Amino acid sequence: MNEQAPEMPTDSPPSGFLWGAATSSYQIEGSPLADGAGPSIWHRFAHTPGRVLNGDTGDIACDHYRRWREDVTLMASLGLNAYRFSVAWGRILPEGTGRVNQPGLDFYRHLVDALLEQGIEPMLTLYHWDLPEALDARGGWASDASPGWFADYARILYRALGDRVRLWITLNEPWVITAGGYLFGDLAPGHRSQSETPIVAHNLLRAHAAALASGRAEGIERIGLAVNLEPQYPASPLADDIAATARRDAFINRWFLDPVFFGRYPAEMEAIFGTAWPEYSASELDALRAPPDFIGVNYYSRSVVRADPTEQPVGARRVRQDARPHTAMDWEVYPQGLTHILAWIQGRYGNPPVYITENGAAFDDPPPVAGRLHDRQRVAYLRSHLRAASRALRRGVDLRGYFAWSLLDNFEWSYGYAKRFGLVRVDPVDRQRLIKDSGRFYRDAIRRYEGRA
Ligand SMILES: CO[C@H](O)c1c[n+]2c([nH]1)[C@H](O)[C@@H](O)[C@H](O)[C@H]2CO
Repeated sequence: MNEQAPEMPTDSPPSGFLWGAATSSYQIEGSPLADGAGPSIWHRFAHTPGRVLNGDTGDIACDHYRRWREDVTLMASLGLNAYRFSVAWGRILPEGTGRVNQPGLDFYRHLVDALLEQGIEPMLTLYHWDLPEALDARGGWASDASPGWFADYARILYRALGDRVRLWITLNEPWVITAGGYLFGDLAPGHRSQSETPIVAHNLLRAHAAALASGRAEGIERIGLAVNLEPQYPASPLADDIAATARRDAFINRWFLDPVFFGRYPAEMEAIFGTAWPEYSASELDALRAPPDFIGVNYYSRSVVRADPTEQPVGARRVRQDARPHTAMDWEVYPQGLTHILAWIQGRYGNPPVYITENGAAFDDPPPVAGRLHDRQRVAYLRSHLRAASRALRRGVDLRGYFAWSLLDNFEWSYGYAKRFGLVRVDPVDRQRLIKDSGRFYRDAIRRYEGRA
């Protein structure tokens, strides 16, 4: 079979379907302190010895802050009609609040205008993990004031770009912000506190609600929330494994979506956090009800779950499926899980509009040969997951778009540059871009799906 043939189901997507790629500010921009920008918690975290593999930092990353025109041209050459990126809060508000840094606003305005000139729809994520260091010094997301800081920051961007950006996302993955940054400590700011964790989660939900409200006041109509979703499957029919699976499903998949849609936390949360779980009044819970205009689904893999009291706080652990393919992140390749999780959203939350805002895979790519990079595993991953998305469409899921993670090989958080997700290779020395076979495949798939092939 020809590796390059998109070989897709031919059912065409709904009209206006978005075909994009996604990135985030700290992972691609570089120049973290340029033109008056203030440092983020990731600037500090990456410069803290031992926090990031090989001591990698985002000081240069993909040098997108200086190469953004070239990258927009690259997106157009791939046939993208959308691009998801995030804004670095510290470029807009160097101290997190107060003084606005105009060169920071100008950078994003120029990027958005260049995208629109190429017919590429911008999808702007307000927060993708790079909190201004100045706000972390004031308590960060554990501070009761954090929702207000976030709403004020969002309002500045709504006013500056609301006339040209139509798709907004408040937070990228509140679960990862909370669990990575405050419970397990592998992400900035690197806390490991079971008591702080529910407080941070609650403030993130309040922040999402506050940014949604400030967007409504500015006439912004399409504001979403991007969540990492991972379908959970019991390892056996044993009652303990079934119960452990339900707890892990609540912990990963329902912790944030239930409050924004239903104004309540999953019942399992109190059992998971025990005495660390705060008491909330009915009005505090109802204040979390802030249904987004769309859900951004970040899907990578599934979990098969076994009860394990030694794995706290959930008392459950993932059972590796050795017989199945895995990515370089050791995540099982399981495209069926994408269809399942999209159908789950459809049934649980009333079939809201959905974008797949991240889907992709890290593999140890072969070196380029004669100007080509044959990343066959990533081509296979994309093909199988586009098919899975197509099956969800056939089930009536209101799927509006697909964003591959990621446009470029980039800074993969605590893994630094050791894990590469890009459709486009970024040379580690000179940052030259090279479209991989997966980028060519995606381009051809877009043409095929859109009936232009
Ligand atoms: C468990 O995977 C999460 O859903 C997830 C995976 N990923 C993410 N979230 C983040 O949104 C990106 O910044 C990462 O670069 C990307 C790849 O690791």
